Amino acid sequence: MYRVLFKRLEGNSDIAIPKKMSDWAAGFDLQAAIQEPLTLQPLERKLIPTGFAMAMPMELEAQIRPRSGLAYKHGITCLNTPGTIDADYRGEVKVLLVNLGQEPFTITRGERIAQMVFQVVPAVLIEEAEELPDTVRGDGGFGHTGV
Ligand SMILES: O=c1ccn([C@H]2C[C@H](O)[C@@H](COP(=O)(O)OP(=O)(O)OP(=O)(O)O)O2)c(=O)[nH]1
Ligand SMILES: [Mg+2]
Repeated sequence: MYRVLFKRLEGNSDIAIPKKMSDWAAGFDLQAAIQEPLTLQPLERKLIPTGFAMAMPMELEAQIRPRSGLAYKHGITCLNTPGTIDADYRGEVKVLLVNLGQEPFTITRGERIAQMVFQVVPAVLIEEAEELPDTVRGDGGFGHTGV
């Protein structure tokens, strides 16, 4: 079990700690910490504050992902999905929503707008090399096995 510190930012005492809606859910739901209701017109994007910052162990990242219900019913998704929260980021977590639906969509304070999934990121050291080890695939890609 990894321990992640959650810090509620000033003026957000009503915003809940990111919460799983079932015991084995992968994602912690995130609430919109906006002061006033906010409307996204079709194709409009807006950065939505969540009212908190956090600190996680350095081997983790957090991914900000859309909620499928909002995507299916209203065309609301995260433009940069999955958004990446770096372990060393101490700023407010924000959600970049875009309205891909055909109707304006209004978000109110406290609405669950996205979810956050934690992942382990392997430590990687990139080294420059003159030659790469051979493989059967070689440079085949982009559908070279057929569609
Ligand atoms: O959906 C997101 C994506 C990013 N961030 C924050 C946390 C992350 O650690 C930081 C930087 O994100 P990213 O690396 O994706 O953006 P960048 O354009 O590369 O910015 P930077 O130069 O600050 O790394 O912005 C969010 O709050 N929400
Ligand atoms: Mg970056």
